[in-house]
Amino acid sequence: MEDSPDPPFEEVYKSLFDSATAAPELSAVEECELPMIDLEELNLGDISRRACKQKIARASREWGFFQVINHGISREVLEKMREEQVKLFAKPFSDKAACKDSNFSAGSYRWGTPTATCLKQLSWSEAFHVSLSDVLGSHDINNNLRSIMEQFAGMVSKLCEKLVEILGEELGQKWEEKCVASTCYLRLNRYPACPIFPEMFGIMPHTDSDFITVLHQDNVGGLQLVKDGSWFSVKPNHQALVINIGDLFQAWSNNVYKSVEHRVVANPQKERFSTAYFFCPSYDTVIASGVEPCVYRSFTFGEYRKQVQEDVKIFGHKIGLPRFLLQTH
Ligand SMILES: O=C(O)CCC(=O)C(=O)O
Ligand SMILES: [Fe+2]
Repeated sequence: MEDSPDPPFEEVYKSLFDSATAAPELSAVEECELPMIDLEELNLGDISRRACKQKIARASREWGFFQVINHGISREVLEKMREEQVKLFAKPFSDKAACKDSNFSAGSYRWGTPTATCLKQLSWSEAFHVSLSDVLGSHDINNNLRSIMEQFAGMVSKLCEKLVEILGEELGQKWEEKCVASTCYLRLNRYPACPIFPEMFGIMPHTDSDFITVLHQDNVGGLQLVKDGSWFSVKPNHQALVINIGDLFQAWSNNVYKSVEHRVVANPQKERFSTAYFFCPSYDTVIASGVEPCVYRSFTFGEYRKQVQEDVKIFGHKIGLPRFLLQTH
């Protein structure tokens, strides 16, 4: 037990389990396949390129989510990244909690939901939050995990830049800011199997507070998203990367591209791994749409982030973009 990798969910959240009369119930969800985009089409003739860009823009408007293949991140890098992530999470819980790994600063490791007052608010997962400036800045630490994170982040970052440029072009707006390593971050997620309650959240419903997110998941499944007012579960495809629009991109596009609510449901039998890359601009970047009438007042990323942190502290959850709506009357 001492060396178990699993966080002590049942012990620490015992009172929540004891007082729960029934598992949190989720309404029946249908499975969906995300729009699939083959990025190789960008390298073919003008007609294919045009059509591919339109598909990306359409998926961002209608789904806020899509998946890509031929994305430029080699299978070797994805496999190596996963391998190192699995090794990292296989360490005893106490080592992870103490952030014993030299790659991670104190507080990088998080699990569960410290503020949960009922089972519905508990996230059955553990994660390492890694700031890219830490990864890139730690050249004295040379090991497999650090070097694969660096490679992975470098490639994914290029992919994000390409997607943001295309989506800006389709909008008729130019994204001048380069997103920067000092604010981008990686989240390495593990969702242990949850045999005691079916339908436990692995991650509570949320939108991402960044510009654009790239997710690499395994074949277990569990990611769900809202489409046309209902929850759908995403059919996993571990060859593809899942892309989703974050809050900042929704604001910058004046609500054209959608930052859609999503969540993860834990699996009763199988553990699940995912890696999320959050593409963010520098804190002083002003997020303002060039389109009139503006839905949101302009704000900096730093301001947005601070507001989210304050709201989480006060209300236990983020309020997000509605905080920045311009009053029209
Ligand atoms: O693990 C997943 O599929 C989603 C993770 C996620 O939504 C996040 O880390 O923000
Ligand atoms: Fe997310």
